Amino acid sequence: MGYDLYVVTDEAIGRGRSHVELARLAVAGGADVIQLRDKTLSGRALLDTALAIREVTRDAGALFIVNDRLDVALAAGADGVHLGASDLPVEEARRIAPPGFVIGASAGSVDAAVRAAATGADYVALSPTFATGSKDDAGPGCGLATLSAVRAAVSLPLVAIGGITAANVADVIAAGADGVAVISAVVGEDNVTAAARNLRDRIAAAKAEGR
Ligand SMILES: Cc1ncc(COP(=O)(O)OP(=O)(O)O)c(N)n1
Ligand SMILES: Cc1nc(C(=O)O)sc1CCOP(=O)(O)O
Ligand SMILES: [Mg+2]
Repeated sequence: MGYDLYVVTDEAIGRGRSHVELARLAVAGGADVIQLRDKTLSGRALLDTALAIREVTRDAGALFIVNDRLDVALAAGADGVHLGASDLPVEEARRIAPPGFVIGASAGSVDAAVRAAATGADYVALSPTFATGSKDDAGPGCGLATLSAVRAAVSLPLVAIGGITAANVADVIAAGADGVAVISAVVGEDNVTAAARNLRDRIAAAKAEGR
């Protein structure tokens, strides 16, 4: 299971399309991972959306991750959850989750990435890699040098998130990322499927170049 192209759904950026529609369009363009991220929905509404996305990702052979909400992820039969500094600690989620459940962790530094790995994360996301307008409290970008330093320090799958575009994705892969997580570059585009396919092709080309 790869993390090459990790698409985070966002209805505020998705040009009027629903989370489920965005997920369907993104997996049609080759997205390997879909994350449902919505801070506005009730638990019940988030579960209903997650159950629908679960069907889309299962049919497409993509991984399904729920942001923040371990309870909703487990109830929906999602493949995993993504946790940041203000969410459940990774080790607590690991204690509750079934074997094989994917727990992703945000990390804004090498130390945070090492801690995430030590406490049982399955992947680490360098957050944010570049400045982004898609998350209000994201802070300044960590940059490619930090990405390479995290790569050298952590053997887990490493995802870069924040300000990733078709223009910079090759540099992000060359700096050591195994994959990229995006909102605007795919979900914010008129043609989601074409944007996903273009990013995925650029990731594959950058990886081939690095071999
Ligand atoms: C793949 C991925 N990386 C980072 C984040 C950010 O998570 P977090 O720091 O918990 O912030 P919120 O997204 O919950 O606002 C993410 N969601 N996904
Ligand atoms: C969901 C999220 N988390 C981030 C973090 O830094 O933790 S940045 C981000 C949004 C990324 O959106 P875009 O691809 O449009 O920059
Ligand atoms: Mg969170």
